Amino acid sequence: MATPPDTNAFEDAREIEMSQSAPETVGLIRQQLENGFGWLRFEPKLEQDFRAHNNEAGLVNRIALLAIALTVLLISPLFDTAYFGVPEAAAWWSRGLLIGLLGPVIIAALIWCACRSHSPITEYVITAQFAVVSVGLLGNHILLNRYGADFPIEFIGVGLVAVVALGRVRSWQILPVAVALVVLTLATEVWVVNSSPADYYHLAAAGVLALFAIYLQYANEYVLRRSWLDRQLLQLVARHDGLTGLLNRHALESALANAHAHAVRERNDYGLLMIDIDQFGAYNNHYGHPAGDDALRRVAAVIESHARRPLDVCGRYGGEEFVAFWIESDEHKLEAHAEALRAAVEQAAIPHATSNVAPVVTVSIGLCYVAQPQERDSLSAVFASADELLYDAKAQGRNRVVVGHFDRDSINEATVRKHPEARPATNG
Ligand SMILES: Nc1nc2c(ncn2[C@@H]2O[C@H](COP(=O)(O)OP(=O)(O)OP(=O)(O)O)[C@@H](O)[C@H]2O)c(=O)[nH]1
Repeated sequence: MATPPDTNAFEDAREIEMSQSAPETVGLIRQQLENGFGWLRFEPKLEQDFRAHNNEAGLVNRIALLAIALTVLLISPLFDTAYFGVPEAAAWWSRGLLIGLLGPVIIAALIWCACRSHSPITEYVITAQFAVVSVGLLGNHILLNRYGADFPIEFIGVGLVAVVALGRVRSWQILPVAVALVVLTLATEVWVVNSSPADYYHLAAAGVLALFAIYLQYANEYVLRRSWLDRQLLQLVARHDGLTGLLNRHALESALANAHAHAVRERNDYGLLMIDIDQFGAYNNHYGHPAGDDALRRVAAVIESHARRPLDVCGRYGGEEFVAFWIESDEHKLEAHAEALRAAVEQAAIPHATSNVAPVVTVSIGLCYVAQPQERDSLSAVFASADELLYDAKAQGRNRVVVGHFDRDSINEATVRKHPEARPATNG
């Protein structure tokens, strides 16, 4: 019989919810690691998750990057006449272009990143603003060249390195822009600025930085992808039961704590179900443990198929015991859903020749309905109630659902909790 969980463990829970189809995801990740990802692309489902993660994880970096770019732009007038030999006549045009035109582009990208970090097009916004700013810098280079001043274009290369290293923009997106900029810079130097071969230093420097950036980006994204896959795998394996793929005890307790706290906050009625396979000891004795494992997997699949709504939680509590948590304000619907789950296990028709309940594997369910959950309701008390109801279901002959209301005023965890020995004898 279940031991009511430690409430403190629930209160400390901060883990994120993971998909409940863990075995498939683990399989997908293993397959991806085996197949490799030299082209920096995962299979569609993983790719979508990786992009969402990448977008979110890059938020702080992007804001820092844009803030630095803006600062450099704003302080550039301090140096143009003094250090770059820009004549006064040209300086105001140059400042107008840099601060008046490129500044707002960077500010707009900064605001976008700060407010829309989750948007799938944030990476494109960064790439686009980089392209616009780079073309602006090239324009400034041409403008000042007309006045005989030498404004460095290496900033474009430096910017590219910064964007790929910090901006978390994916390779295949920035690559065309980087190549186009290298070509544009070359054309500008040769045909527009009419640089002498001695000035090709600028071009060489920009080109080398661009090549470096492209390589850096590839290596950087490869490592990001690899560590993301490893982390996902580790998290899934750590949080899910290896046999059934449902949440394991630890993760289940965290998820239930979150679900309970959410229900209290939103005043959502909910039901907590303790589900126990009937006479499973006898099943194991008769069919052997490997068959027992298989039966556990099949029952778990049925339970999971009945906990598919976004706020539903289910997991393996231990042995042949499972727990589910469903938000539902209509008690009758809740009971009907639990009854459907019980019937679905029976209809799975897993033969159980030694059961004196039915010729197939069945489950008993204790369903505790919690109306208007309150701060003072402890989850372990709700657990104890559900456990008591499960005990009643077993005592009444098994293969049934016993429903009860959570009575917060009379609940006494010490007396409500039943010990395994108190169960009626089984033939298992
Ligand atoms: N095959 C297999 N069996 C397990 C696993 N975990 C627990 N069990 C078995 O589940 C059985 C639980 O038996 P009991 O607690 O006596 O309960 P029961 O026989 O189902 O009887 P009732 O619950 O009273 O109907 C034991 O025989 C355990 O060995 C598992 O991972 N694999």
